[in-house]
Order: sequence, then C-alpha cells, then structure tokens
Amino acid sequence: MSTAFEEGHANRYISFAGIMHELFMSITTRMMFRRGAGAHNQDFHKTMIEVSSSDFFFIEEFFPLLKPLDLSGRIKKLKLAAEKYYEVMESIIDDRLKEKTNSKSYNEEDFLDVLLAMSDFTRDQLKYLLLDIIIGGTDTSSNTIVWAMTELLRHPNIMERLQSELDDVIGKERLVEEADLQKLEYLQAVVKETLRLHPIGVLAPHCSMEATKVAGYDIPANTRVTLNLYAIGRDPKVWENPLKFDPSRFLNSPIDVKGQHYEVLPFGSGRRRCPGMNLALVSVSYTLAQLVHACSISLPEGLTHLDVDVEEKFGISVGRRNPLNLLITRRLPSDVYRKAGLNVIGQ
Ligand code: HEM
Repeated sequence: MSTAFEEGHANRYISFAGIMHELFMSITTRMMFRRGAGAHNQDFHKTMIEVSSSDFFFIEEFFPLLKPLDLSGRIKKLKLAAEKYYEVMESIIDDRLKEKTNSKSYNEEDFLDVLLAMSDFTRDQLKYLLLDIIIGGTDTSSNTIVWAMTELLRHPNIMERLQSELDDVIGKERLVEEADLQKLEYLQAVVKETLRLHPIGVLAPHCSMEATKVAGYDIPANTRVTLNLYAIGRDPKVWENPLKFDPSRFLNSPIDVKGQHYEVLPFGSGRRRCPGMNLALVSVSYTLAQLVHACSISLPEGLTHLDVDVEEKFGISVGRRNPLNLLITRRLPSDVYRKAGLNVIGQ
C-alpha cells in the first residue's frame, strides 16, 4: 500500500496487475522461505514470471509424436525457464541447509523447514512441490483481485455499495482487520461473483483412475478428463444473465464457491480440489477490502468506467490482456495508516 500511495502522491499511475503480482509473490515466498526469496529476489521474480506466463496448452500434449519437433518453440522456452528456476531454488535450499548447520534458529518454521525435516523428500521433489505452490498461490490470487477491481471499476454502483458496507462496518478511524471479514457480506458476494465470472484456472485436467460412467458417457480408465470451470460458471441453464457481474445473486443464496455446489467450481471439487482455497479466500477478500476501504482509486484521466475492458489472456491462469493502470491515493485520514505502521508521505 505504501508503494502505491507513494506513486499516487507523485501523481503516477501504477500497473495494478504488477503490484498485485508482487504482493502475492511476496506473501507466498514468505510462507515458503520466511524472508521472501531473500537475496535471490530479483532473479527469482523474473524467473517465476517467465514460468507462470508460459503457455499452458501445447498442441504436442495432444499429439505426442510432434513433441521432438517443438513446432512453436514453446517447449524450449519453458525448459529454459524451468532450468533457471531450479538453479535459483538450489541456492535457496543450499543457503537454508548452511543456516541449519550453523545452528541459526528462527522462532517460526516456514514451509521449507517443514519439508526439510521430512527427510523422505528428494531435492527434486522439494523443488517441484515448492514450484507447485508458488505457481498455485501467486498469479491465481493476484489475478482474482485484478478481475474484482476491473469489475468494480466497470460498475461504479457496485463499487459504491461495497465502499458503503466497509464504511458502515469498519468506520473511517481504522483499517480493515481479518476478523472483520465475516461481517462483510457484500464483500464476500463480490469475491464469489468474481470467481464465478473469472475463474482463474479455466480448465482442471484430471485422469480417471478406473472405468466409470458420467452423464451417460462411458469413460475408460486412464482417460484425460478436463473440467471446464469457466463454462460451468457461465452456464445459462444455471445462471440468469450469466455474463452480467451481479454480486447480489450470492446474497441470501446457499450457493458457495468451495466445491460443494457444482453450479460454480473455481477451486475444483473433491480430493484434488485446490489445497490453497481457504488461504486464497481470506487473502483475496482481505486485500480487496483494504483496497476499497483505504484507497481512492482512479482511472487515467479521460477514461470512464465504460472504457474498462474484460479481454482475457489465457495462460496457466487467466489474467487481463490489457494493462490496468490506476492512480491510488489515500482515502482515510493519515493517522489511520500511521497507527497501522504504514509509511505515508504528505498530509
Ligand atoms: C483465487 C485463488 C485460487 C484459485 C481460483 C485456485 C484454483 C485452483 C484450481 C481450479 C485448481 C485445480 C483443482 C482441480 O484440479 O480440480 C488448483 C490447484 C492447486 N492450487 Fe489453487 N487456486 C487459488 C489459490 C491457491 C493458493 C493461494 C495456493 C497455495 C498457496 C494454491 C495451491 C494450489 C495447488 C498446489 C494446486 C494443485 C493441487 C493438486 O494438484 O492436487 N492455490 N487451484
């Protein structure tokens, strides 16, 4: 928030997707390695952007004979990014092992400590597991916030209703706290509606372990079965006016996004459902609440809500195709931020 305010104070627009990506990369790597990616941060960040922005679907996946030809050159690109990731990760693991032999101790364990204590993981397994969580936890959450903000900017009446809820429940004398989230019904509805209309993992590929029947179709064992989560949330047989962003459809509705209601499955369902779902729901709702409550957010001069587009860029997760540059300034009295330990410049 401090960075955004600094830029806003200087009347500079920030790339909203960029700042959200950095925030969630930092949250995820702090959970994994305690101090973010530490000294490796620059390299790490660049490498992760390369890995996570790589294309997800390769024609070669469906025609394996084409693999050695790598017609698009994308396999080579992905392999290079993966090699760089493994190199950076090797040095992070080495540093941690050195710290351990030097008996440097910290009060709190991070995910890497826990994994290293489970001696049955190989180095490669450690690297794959950490990669899975960094990719799973970063762009998914940051892109969800970017889509929520996109829809709020496109619908000033919805933004206003959310802001009023936040002002009524929190007031203007303090920032939102995690404990407030359960009282913010409309905020929860905005997050659910964002996940319905913009599920970040569009397709969830699975494999049948045994022969089964689904909706009258025979599915042999070992068949690739891909769920189209995007189409499920926009099904006109289930959702009235499915393309309309309307959070109120989730108010007083028993339908939730946690995998029990097949009308909307942004995190998948069952045993392979997203393991980060609860963390994601809290961190996305909390970040969005802070942004809408504590920040004044404006589009570049001359643009109105009608100019905000929803063009998508498909990758491992689906983000905006076009940049969303915003001017972010303080919305609350400056001592509110100071009390919360935020560095704010200007009055
Ligand atoms: C709004 C944010 C998020 C969304 C929409 C999302 C969505 C999904 C989806 C659709 C899947 C595939 C489920 C399936 O195959 O049926 C998945 C898997 C996964 N997610 Fe998330 N996710 C989010 C945040 C997170 C976070 C914060 C983490 C971890 C910190 C995470 C870690 C993972 C992992 C490790 C998998 C793979 C699980 C497996 O292969 O069994 N995700 N996520």
